[in-house]
Amino acid sequence: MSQQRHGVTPGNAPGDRAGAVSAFPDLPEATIARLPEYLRALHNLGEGGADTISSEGLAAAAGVNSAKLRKDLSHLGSYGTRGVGYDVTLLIEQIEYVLGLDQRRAVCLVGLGNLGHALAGYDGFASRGFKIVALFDADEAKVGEQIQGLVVRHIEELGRVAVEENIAIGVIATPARAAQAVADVLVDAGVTSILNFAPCVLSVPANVDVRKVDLAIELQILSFHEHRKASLTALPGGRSAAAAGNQEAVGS
Ligand SMILES: NC(=O)c1ccc[n+]([C@@H]2O[C@H](COP(=O)([O-])OP(=O)(O)OC[C@H]3O[C@@H](n4cnc5c(N)ncnc54)[C@H](O)[C@@H]3O)[C@@H](O)[C@H]2O)c1
Repeated sequence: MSQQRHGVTPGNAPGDRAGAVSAFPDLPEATIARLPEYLRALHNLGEGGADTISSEGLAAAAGVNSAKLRKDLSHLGSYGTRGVGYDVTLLIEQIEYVLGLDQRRAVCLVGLGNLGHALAGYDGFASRGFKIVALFDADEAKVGEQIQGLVVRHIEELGRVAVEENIAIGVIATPARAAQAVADVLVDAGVTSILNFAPCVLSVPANVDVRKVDLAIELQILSFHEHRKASLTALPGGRSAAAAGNQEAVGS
């Protein structure tokens, strides 16, 4: 019988061993991207009263296939127990540890326009390990405005406040033309992770991680799939399979 093994936990991370240089397994990017999905599913399962969960059950709850899930979790050294599955609490702890969510990370938001207001007003980040601690804008008319208990400050204060508040992650929600300058200020203030909503590529030093969110790109990818599905059902001559079926029915 295979035993549940948790290879990377706060107590036994490889980095805790003498001589080890890194506390982290070398995880594929795609695995890292799925870990938050597993975590969300595990929290829901835990809140529903589940103590253990099979790989199939967790895969279904996370919307991935179970072979992929087992492979992902094996990268963390977690194999579950045959016939029992994964211990929900342990797996939550392990994923949170690997994602660094056992430490709450301070986030600042730059650009309090339409998008920035929506992000600043969303209260769901805190329960997932992030606290927005400061808001910045360049528009004097917005400086001083209160959103969810935070006062919008002038962008010129960012450097000082980022250091004071120990800001780890900066979110950019300014127009694209301002984003690079904002990124430069964040980097100068020691911020090494940036989430960029502006539709542009940022130039940053190698030690800074940038993630980009672009809903238009997601829609364009869905548009490709719509296009592909339509072309799969299309027949030579430009007729769709459905239309051809109708014509045949009429002719028969
Ligand atoms: N990723 C996505 O899916 C997505 C969706 C919507 C919008 N966006 C992008 O997000 C950004 C914001 O969109 P929006 O609709 O909220 O725009 P907006 O014009 O309503 O707001 C932009 C805000 O940035 C501020 N700003 C401008 N220059 C600044 C600077 N140098 N420093 C600090 N603040 C500055 C402005 O004063 C304004 O408050 C845009 O780049 C837009 O293209 C992305």
